[in-house]
Amino acid sequence: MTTSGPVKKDAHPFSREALEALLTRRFFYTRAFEIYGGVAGLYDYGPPGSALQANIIDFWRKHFIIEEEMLELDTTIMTLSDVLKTSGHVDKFTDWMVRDTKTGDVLRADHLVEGVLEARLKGDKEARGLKASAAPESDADKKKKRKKDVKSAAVQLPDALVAQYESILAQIDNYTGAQLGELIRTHAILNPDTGNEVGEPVEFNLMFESSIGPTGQIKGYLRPETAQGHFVNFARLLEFNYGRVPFASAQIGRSFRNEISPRAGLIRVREFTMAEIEHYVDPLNKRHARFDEAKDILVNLLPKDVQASGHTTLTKMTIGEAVAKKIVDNETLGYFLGRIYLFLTAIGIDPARLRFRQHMQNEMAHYAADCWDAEIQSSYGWVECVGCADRSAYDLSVHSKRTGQKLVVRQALPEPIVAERWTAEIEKKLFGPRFKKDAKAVEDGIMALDEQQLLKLKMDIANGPTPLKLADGREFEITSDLLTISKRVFKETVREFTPNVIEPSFGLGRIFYSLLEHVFWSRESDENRGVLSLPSAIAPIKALIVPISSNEQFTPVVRQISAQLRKAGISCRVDDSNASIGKRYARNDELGTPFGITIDFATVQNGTITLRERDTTDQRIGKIEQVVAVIIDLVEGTIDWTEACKRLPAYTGVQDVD
Ligand SMILES: Nc1ncnc2c1ncn2[C@@H]1O[C@H](COP(=O)(O)OP(=O)(O)OP(=O)(O)O)[C@@H](O)[C@H]1O
Repeated sequence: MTTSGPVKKDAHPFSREALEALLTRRFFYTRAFEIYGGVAGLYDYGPPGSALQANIIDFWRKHFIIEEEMLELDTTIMTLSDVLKTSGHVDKFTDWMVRDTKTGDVLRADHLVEGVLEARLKGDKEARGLKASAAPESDADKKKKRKKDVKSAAVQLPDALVAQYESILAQIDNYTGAQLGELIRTHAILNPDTGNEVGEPVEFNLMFESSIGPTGQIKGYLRPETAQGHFVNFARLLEFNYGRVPFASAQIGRSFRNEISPRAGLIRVREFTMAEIEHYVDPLNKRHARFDEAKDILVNLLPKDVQASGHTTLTKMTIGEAVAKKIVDNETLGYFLGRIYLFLTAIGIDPARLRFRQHMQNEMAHYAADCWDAEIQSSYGWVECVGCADRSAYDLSVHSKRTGQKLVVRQALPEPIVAERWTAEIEKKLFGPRFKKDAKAVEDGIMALDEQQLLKLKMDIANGPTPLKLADGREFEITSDLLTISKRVFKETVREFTPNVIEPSFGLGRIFYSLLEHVFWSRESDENRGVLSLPSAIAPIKALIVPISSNEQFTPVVRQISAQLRKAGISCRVDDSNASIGKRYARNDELGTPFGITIDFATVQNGTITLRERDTTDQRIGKIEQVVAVIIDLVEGTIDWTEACKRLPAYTGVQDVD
């Protein structure tokens, strides 16, 4: 029987267990090397999972790369250690870990604090919810419960402590190792799995180290992000873009992070697909030519000052207002927040469970001008799925300094600028004999000084020999006979600058999982009949073709319809198994297949087929060509189901139950 009236998607409370069972049953993804016992943080995607991921990527490419004319890259995963040393990853791409003092188990320190404090707050809420008539707990009972930090231990906390915990949690990404150690001691945080104490936090680098070539002399790492591949190719990208900014490069590919304690399924894994954009912009002009298209998008914001006050209240605001009020630093950053919002909601993320959280000052890298994370709420809480940072000129500057390659934009000035500047002129005849093989390095060291440093050197050498420290740490004595420092007049016709980089960085696995939570529900009639309401643009398979029986008469028409759909680029699947029609549809509801075509004897006689819509189970009827045309329009998004119903009359003849 077809459903009449509105579909109640919230008839049953969300169950992660039920969703996970569905995802495993239908082979969306599974633990890698499962038959060998699996490895934490590594997952394989099965047929529907692979197709869904491919469709999300395809949508991403259209939404960003094609729509914004970005320059696409595919750079190597194996990365030279020098590159990652320069970018700061070798020294700073670390998390803090603690060890269980008895078992030696390793835990990520911030996650430990977060998990335990959240569990205590949950326990506090439960305790406050209990009836006052309940017998009061003894201190010993409370201690016993606390000892294991049992997730649901209902222990009421003093109000001041609740406020303190909430404030710590609001800033959990913000602590140093020493501060996390202090929090662990102050709040008597134990390993919740064993009830044992943990040691002091120590730093752990998340990169997988490797070597390139048989001698092992060239050190490398599996990249922890795709971004460095963009920066090292900047000069070529700029040339490809006729030497002009703004422009963006984009790359989709695998990244690797040796996470301390992978948990929460696809949310924290050791190998994952990223899609990253590096948008290069003039630091003096961060306006965006298409800002008007994003300014009216209404988003949920969690600015840094709100978090600093220990709160998580969201502010609903348009991108235009957020930029005008300087809550978001500049138009380009705001534009990308808007585009990220449109992308995520178009693939099915619930806008009410999407927020942009601003990084707090000391959570942000020192060079970053502003940074916002798109966080999606799921049963794992609010999880960062896209980072969007204004990284200023940091990356290009450090690679340029390390390699000596100029990574700058040269822009002809409309009017030449005449300016006076302090400059140094080297006495070459004295320089060579004095410094010998180091002469060039010392000369470069002097030339690298800015005007203020030159002026200071001028005054210092006037008073006697002065040490000059080079970038590599060596020192050389400079005397006044070696150079002349004077003011000279320059006429500049070209402006040279290092562009700033605005970087939206997407973790596709986190988006993929959060999306599945957002689109999953169970039929009102039966909580075991799960449905994934994936938008047809990204559904793994768009149409299911179901012959009513295995009668051979249906074979030619099944082939004909499949061929027509394939020709239009629409993925379809034939289910001619012996299961009942209802069972076959239920199976495909679990795969998120939006449309079903039923072929019966009327098809053979009159050329009519029925079309079923997944969410409503509504069924319509029409000639094969009509129905196929409607499906093509639905999948391409040119019409919605209401429109489809105007083109095809209702059909009520086929039972849609087991
Ligand atoms: N271990 C991981 N597993 C899955 N996705 C990840 C992982 N680490 C990062 N990502 C994804 O890559 C995106 C960009 O990476 P970024 O370096 O900004 O993350 P991060 O701040 O290190 O994340 P987290 O703080 O959660 O470890 C994140 O928004 C997220 O979607």
